[in-house]
Amino acid sequence: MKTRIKMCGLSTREAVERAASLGAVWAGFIFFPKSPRHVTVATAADLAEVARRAGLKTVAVTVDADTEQLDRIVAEMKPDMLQLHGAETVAQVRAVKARHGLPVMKAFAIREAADLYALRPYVGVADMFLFDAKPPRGSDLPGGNGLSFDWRLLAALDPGVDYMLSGGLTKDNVGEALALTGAGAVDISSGIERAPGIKDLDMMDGFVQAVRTYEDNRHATAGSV
Ligand SMILES: O=C(O)c1ccccc1NCC(=O)[C@H](O)[C@H](O)COP(=O)(O)O
Repeated sequence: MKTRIKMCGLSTREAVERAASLGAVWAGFIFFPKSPRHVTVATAADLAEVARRAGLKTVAVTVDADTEQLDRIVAEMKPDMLQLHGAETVAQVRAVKARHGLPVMKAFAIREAADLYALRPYVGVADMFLFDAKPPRGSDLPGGNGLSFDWRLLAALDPGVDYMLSGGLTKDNVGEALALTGAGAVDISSGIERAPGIKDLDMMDGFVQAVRTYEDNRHATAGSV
């Protein structure tokens, strides 16, 4: 099966259209004012419309958002999925799902094996998980830091858990990340930027090409005797 790709932190029509033409599955929009990728709800609503028309699913990325903020995002942007990238509890995930009737992807920051225990109570509640690196000390950003974690830690994961691998992926390391984890979905932001918050269309091309090259090589190896 083809690796599903989420391109996150999109903020221009060009980047959304390129993500679609490259066959990405999801376009992510960041609602976090301290992020260089932050978009207003109005901008996200416009870009989400472009994304939908181009066949992308849209993801609203929020960090400990309150009910009022989520209501507004859902009403105006009409996302296909909500990514909760803060310290949202299981009860909050359940409440968000019930209120909005949308799939929820819960993000977890991973540095050591014990960090994976935190997701246990969310299994069966969140629809999907996103594994990212822990932010560096002093960072204002819970995500989008361009940092990887030790992908081998995911070997301990229950194979039934549907997740996206993220954190510091680039065209140069995504093949190794996929080989080590067997992830079915990857998420990228900094690795397709020429400066914080500025997506680079050539880097977007390069990333998708690297994923597809990895898949072609894997199939070729599997087919050889
Ligand atoms: O990207 C941000 O600025 C951001 C800010 C606040 C919360 C989440 C954020 N990003 C969420 C994502 O899904 C990123 O794509 C993910 O963290 C990977 O980012 P990167 O390491 O830059 O590829």
